[in-house]
Amino acid sequence: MSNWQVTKRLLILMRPWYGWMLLGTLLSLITIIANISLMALSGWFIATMAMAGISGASVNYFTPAAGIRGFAIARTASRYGERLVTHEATFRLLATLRTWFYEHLEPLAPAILQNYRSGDLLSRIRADIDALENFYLRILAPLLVAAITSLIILLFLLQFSTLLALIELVFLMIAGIVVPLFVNKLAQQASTRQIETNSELRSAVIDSTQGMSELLIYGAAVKQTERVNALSDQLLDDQQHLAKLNGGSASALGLCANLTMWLMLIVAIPMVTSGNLAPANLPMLALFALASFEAILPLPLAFQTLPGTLAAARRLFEIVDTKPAVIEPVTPAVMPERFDIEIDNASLCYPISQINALESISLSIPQGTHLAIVGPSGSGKSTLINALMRFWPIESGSIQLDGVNIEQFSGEDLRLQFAVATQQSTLFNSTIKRNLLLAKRDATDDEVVQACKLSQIHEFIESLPEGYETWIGEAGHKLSGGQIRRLGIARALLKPASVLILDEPGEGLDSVTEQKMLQAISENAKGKTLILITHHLVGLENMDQIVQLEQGHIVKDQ
Ligand SMILES: Nc1ncnc2c1ncn2[C@@H]1O[C@H](COP(=O)(O)OP(=O)(O)OP(=O)(O)O)[C@@H](O)[C@H]1O
Repeated sequence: MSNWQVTKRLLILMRPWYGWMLLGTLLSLITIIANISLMALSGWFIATMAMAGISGASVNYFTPAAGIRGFAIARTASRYGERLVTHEATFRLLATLRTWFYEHLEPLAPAILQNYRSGDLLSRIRADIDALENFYLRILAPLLVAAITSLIILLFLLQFSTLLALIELVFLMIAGIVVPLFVNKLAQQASTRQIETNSELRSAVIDSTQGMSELLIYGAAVKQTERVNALSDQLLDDQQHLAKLNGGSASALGLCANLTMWLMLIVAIPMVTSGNLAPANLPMLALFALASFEAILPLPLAFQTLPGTLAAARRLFEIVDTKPAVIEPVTPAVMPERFDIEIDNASLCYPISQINALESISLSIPQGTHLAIVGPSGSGKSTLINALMRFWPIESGSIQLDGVNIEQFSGEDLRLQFAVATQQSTLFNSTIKRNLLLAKRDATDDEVVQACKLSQIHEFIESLPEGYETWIGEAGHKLSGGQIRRLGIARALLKPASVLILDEPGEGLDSVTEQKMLQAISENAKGKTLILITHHLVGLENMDQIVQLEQGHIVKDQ
């Protein structure tokens, strides 16, 4: 995507906030013009008063003094307003961008997102979107203000002399175009790389903290530290390079402003002696020349930030433009009353591993069936569930619900009908109760307790000092793996769904407790479809149907 295309897409995205952005730019323009006018008028006023004092002439000092006060007040008020409005515009913009990005990210889960590292995604959601604030605040607004102010400055100087306007024009062009373009060229690599390095560093730090125990056990902590240090050094080098460029360009602009002032004086002094310029205009022009560069000052930084900002935008558009693995129907079908599942000749191949995880699977699961899917590890049991819930698209064949292909339902509606306890249930950093209520917000305490009793976790919860209100930490790290799994099962049991899917629910339990639990769950799920995925052959006597999978094929259906 070319820089221009990225810029155009950013401008289109920002359309809802054009009003705020324009107002902010206008206030910034007023601030700068008020400041230049204040400096110029002050120079003129001081010189006029000094000369009046020497010559004894009477001067109307009320009007210029009022002008000075007016400009000073305008400068302060508009600066305040500008900060308020530009920040409001930026925050609104960032909020919109975050929602926009998340809306595009969601349909990519889990099939496409598994190609990205979580640290990288986090960087895109946070740092890259934050970097886009530069686009308006540091690039668009300063460019517009600089262009309009330069025009006004040149028109003003033309009133006095073409040569003076020409001097200003040359130096404005050096400071506003040559220096920024030069900075842009020198900053290109570091500014772009900074975005990538930042993301890699974030991923490496997340890996280091999440995998700290493994790194220590396998003696890889030093190597990982070296990697984090190398990335950190790279980031520092780039930031240092950019800081030096920033300092260098600020000095170059200072030099331009001072040279303009001196050259103007050199040209204007003979004009005063020849009577072509009023003496009081000399200090006015000198201060005017100095102040006029204020509008140009942010431009080198704007051009320095531009490559990084466009790189961040590109990273966001890359995700946004990715086609989801599963395409949502334009007009989703209404979910049927009955939930008879019919899988007909379905095959699924994971694109990354190129593994045919399911091959020509045909299976009928009428509503209310209690089905066990057994098979060795890697035989395709979880894949079958992924296909049922449309997390992954099947390559050929069909899966129907009450005679309607599941591709015609919205993914969200479809998944509402499934309650799933996977092998790695994700728990959130909250209380036990809140984690359970995720499945049914308005569940009564009795319902919560009943689900926990069924999944054999109630007694443990009751033994905790704070019971169901116990805070379980990030990803439930205050609980054992088995306890997390039991809570996952309780949560699935609580969800009012048509199909209950339990993946290895007995893992970690002795076979007597496992059998007891499966029997209780099975009785509780009467009338509901229950799919039990397991390696163990425990508790299968309660099942209506048992399907055995091997290398993606059904080898037995009884
Ligand atoms: N997201 C994925 N991307 C690529 N390949 C995958 C993915 N998930 C599973 N596979 C592959 O598909 C095959 C079937 O995996 P699946 O998870 O369905 O097996 P399973 O029977 O559920 O195994 P287990 O009992 O160990 O959970 C495996 O060979 C696995 O490597």
